[in-house]
Amino acid sequence: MSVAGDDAGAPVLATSGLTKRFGGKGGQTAVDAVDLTVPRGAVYGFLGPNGSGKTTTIRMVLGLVRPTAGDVRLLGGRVPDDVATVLPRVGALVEGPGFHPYLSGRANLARLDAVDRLADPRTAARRIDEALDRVDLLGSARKRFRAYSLGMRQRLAIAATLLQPRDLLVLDEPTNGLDPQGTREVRTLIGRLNQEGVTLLVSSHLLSEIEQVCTHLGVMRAGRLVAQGASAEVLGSTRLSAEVTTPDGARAADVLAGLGLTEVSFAPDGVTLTLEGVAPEAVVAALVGAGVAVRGFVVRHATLEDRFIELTGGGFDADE
Ligand SMILES: Nc1ncnc2c1ncn2[C@@H]1O[C@H](COP(=O)(O)OP(=O)(O)OP(=O)(O)O)[C@@H](O)[C@H]1O
Repeated sequence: MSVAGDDAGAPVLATSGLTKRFGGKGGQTAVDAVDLTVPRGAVYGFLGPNGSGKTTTIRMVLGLVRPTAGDVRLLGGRVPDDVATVLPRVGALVEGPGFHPYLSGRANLARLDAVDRLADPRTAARRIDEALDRVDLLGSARKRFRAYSLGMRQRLAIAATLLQPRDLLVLDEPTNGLDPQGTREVRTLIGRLNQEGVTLLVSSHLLSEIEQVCTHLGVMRAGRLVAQGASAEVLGSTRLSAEVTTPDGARAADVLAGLGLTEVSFAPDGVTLTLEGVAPEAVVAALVGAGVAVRGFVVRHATLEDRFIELTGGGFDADE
């Protein structure tokens, strides 16, 4: 293996044909030939409905579950063969660490640090304060864990993964169960850690919670990775749609057809269309020029939510 030679251009994580079947032959295929590529410096949003195989994939990546087939290359090494060398450089939040409710945030981190064989006890205090500082909890370090808000609790869990220097952080559903404020805090923290140079793999079943911070996306559906790439690519950045509010729907549709637009449909108070690369101002000019009474014109970017529904056939927001 070549951890030392782990070159800067290589992905931090790449799986190939990664597969997990539970229950032997004929059993359920939870993860089916997944080729994940997480580039260095990315915030990789690993998305998919509950049960689509995200956690099982993450557990295989971390050497916690043995794949039925396929390979995992992590930080220049292989999993599971090289876990002793590569895993110390990976911080993971898969199941939340068990925090003690009556101990302070700092004391909780001290307990976790004390059981880490790789951690030098002489430098514990500095390490713990640095981790608290990175998640913006230094000011609340002496408060008891039970007095922490949901967002603070999750930030403390992330601080626990930062007690050692990390090249990759793997956060499984870090916003799950948080209130909007807590979700915002965790999202901001993800963005900040990324700016500090950490690559992150962040899973979620709720797109809207992480969409804004992801540079890359991978979408799982029933065990398969159905889309992957730079966020803009996966989202289909050119997919703009528009809604025209007008009493002259039929005439508007003719004008739009004249512009070569093929995805036009009637709505209760006008028409909707996909812009297909035509500039919105050109559409408005053509409509107005043809005497169509345009009372409203709204351009919409297809959101990740829309795209996701296309990719997975919906069901994304289904509650557990
Ligand atoms: N140890 C196991 N034994 C049998 N089946 C399992 C096991 N672990 C997971 N599965 C099944 O594998 C499928 C994928 O589960 P997984 O937890 O990886 O999905 P997920 O996308 O992470 O969903 P969630 O967000 O609910 O964790 C599910 O159908 C699940 O029931």
